[in-house]
Amino acid sequence: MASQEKSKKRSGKKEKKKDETPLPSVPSQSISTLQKADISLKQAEDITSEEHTEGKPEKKSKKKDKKRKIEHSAGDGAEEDAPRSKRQQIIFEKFQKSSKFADKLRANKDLQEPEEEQSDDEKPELHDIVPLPQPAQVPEPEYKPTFSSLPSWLAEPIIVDPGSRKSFTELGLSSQLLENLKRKSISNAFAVQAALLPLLLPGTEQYQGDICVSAPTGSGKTLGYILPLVEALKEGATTQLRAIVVVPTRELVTQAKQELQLCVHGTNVKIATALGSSNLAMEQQQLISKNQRYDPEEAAKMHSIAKYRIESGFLEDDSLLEDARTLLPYHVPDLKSKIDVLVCTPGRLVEHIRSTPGFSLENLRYLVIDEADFLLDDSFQEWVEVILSAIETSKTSTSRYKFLAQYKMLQDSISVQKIILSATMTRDLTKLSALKLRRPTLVAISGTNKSQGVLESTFGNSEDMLDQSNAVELPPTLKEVAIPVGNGSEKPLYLLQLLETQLRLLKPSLTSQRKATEDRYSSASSDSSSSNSSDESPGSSDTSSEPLDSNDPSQMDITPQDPITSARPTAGTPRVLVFTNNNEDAMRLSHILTIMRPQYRSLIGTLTKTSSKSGQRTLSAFKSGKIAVLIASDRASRGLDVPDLTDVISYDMPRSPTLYIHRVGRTARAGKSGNAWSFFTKSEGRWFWNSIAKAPEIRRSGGEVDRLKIDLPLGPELREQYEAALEGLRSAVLGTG
Ligand SMILES: Nc1ncnc2c1ncn2[C@@H]1O[C@H](COP(=O)(O)OP(=O)(O)OP(=O)(O)O)[C@@H](O)[C@H]1O
Repeated sequence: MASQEKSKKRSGKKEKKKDETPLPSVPSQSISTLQKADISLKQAEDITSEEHTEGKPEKKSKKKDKKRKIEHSAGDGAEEDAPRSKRQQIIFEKFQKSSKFADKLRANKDLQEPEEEQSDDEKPELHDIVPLPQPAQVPEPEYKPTFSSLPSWLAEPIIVDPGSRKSFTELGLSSQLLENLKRKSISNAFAVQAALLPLLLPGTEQYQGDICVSAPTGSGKTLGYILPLVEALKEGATTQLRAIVVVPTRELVTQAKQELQLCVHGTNVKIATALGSSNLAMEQQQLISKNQRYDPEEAAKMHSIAKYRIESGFLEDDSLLEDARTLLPYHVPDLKSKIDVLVCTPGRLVEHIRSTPGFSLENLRYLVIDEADFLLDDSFQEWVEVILSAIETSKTSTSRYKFLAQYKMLQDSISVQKIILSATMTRDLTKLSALKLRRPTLVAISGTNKSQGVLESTFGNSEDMLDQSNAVELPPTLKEVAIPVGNGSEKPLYLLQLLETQLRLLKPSLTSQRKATEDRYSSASSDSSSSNSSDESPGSSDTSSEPLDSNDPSQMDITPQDPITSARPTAGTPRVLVFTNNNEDAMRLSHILTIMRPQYRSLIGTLTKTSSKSGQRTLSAFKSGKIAVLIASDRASRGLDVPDLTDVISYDMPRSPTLYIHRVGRTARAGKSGNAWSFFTKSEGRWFWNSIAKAPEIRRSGGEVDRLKIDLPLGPELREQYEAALEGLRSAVLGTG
């Protein structure tokens, strides 16, 4: 009762304030204070370490990162000296000071000129919970070829129509694999699989060289390489490491392993994973078996090396000394691979190459590199050199190689076939050359005739062609919508409106409502993508959403008895992936949403550090549909396959077109339909429309990008809730709530 009165009092006070200041904003200084304090929520360790952004960050943003890091470390130092309460008091005082300052600014602004006509440059930026000033959008680094024409394998790719389908039986898959696929209700091959199987399976069409694959997100590239691999390896009489699959992240390792497990069922093919977060020694035991073999000659060699090392003090290779000490007389270690296929991240692969006894690449036949453009990025490229030279050393030191070389009988069978895949496949020969491709060919899944012409064209003829040689396709079942969000200070409110009015989160009969939604915004599409302006003029003819009263319980599917925790995803609940630009923003957004809508607590998950147990739990809860909304950084933008993901929301503008393509590619997969919603602020609009929505190098067969104006409810309730949520976040940060 007392607290109710208190809150009434508070809201009365706010009401009065509201007359003077229509938007309850927290000034940027307050936000930075909140940010600093937010770190004390013990999420600081997650903030930057796990990020993998692809657009080259601007110098400016690097500086900001550096500054932020310095701020963090300064905070850490202070933590040891000052008592917590004193520190919080200081932060709170700063917050109050900056609030007053912002009120002053707002009052001045109101007197001066109307908001819409004010230029962005002149405006004081009042960033409510838009926490960090986002770095300016970076254009994709311009690709400058160092050669005059495309090599023929890039100029004349094998173009495959994305609509083409073939039955796996027709493609010659064995009955065991057909059976395995059936368990996942898969019987027909997607275009990329129909193209790759004949090229990789033993037979007359088998390609004797390396294969690069450029195919849209969700087009089935994973099975495209896994099926022929398993088919080829299942015939092996002994277990030997014969295939390595390299992917960029732990989640993708797990995902590829799951697909592999499905396919190897009933065969002798053994698989294992290697990823940075696992214990190296345990992994080594899973990869290599250690026995001992009677071999007096080799044993004598081993003991003399051990003796020399002890005498000279060179004790680096502990395993050799250990073996010399522990093995039976005249015995040497007998190390054998326990697996046929290894799925790994590049860093851990390098570790095994360097430090796992018996990790031999001598029998390797396939090297698969998925998300290749990312893995070949300059900052990651070193691992390629390590693995390629390890392969060469392993192969050339075998007696078989020496014998064949002696009689000049070296054949392709002895070399490793590389399979390089991406939805945004690089045509940058400088990057590709690091892979030392052997008689490469390019398979491109492309629905537009234009692409054939482009790919067949030579470099240097026209700038347009040059740009388009890097063209990528979006899934044809993808619907894209761009939503202006003013200066971005009320983005959480836009997100709530989008979730509740457009996506109908918590509404039971989703299908009919979504159809109504589609009808609603498709009627706006006539003028939609023609809108190229970067601002949102009041006279715009965009279709506005009809705001539901989000406070009306009749419009939500919440059990009245327990409104806080009872909201659960049902069969019709949309599954939504929301992208922010970093972990910190994801955490903060998640806090705000759940403070404003406590009933969403059981529906929303936040993915910051996927290496942690809780991160993995969150991801699998999202995959299995236990939570409906996942807020994540771009860590989740590549390769992640979430069945029935209906909507992707770019809450923060992606930092590059490549990131956009991978983000939106989390939906509309495997021929299913999906929606990609992108928020753009006034300052981001021009970049978005020019570099993404209308970029000629992004090919869309699913239609142009629509523009949708969302109206926030006019009543004060939502904004009051927002203000209360900011207050709640502040209390949580300061530990006073
Ligand atoms: N032939 C098929 N029939 C039905 N579903 C399939 C088939 N092949 C693959 N899939 C499913 O399609 C989805 C997307 O496949 P996959 O993850 O391989 O896409 P991708 O091309 O690797 O995408 P990305 O570039 O985003 O990584 C998966 O859920 C997969 O199980």
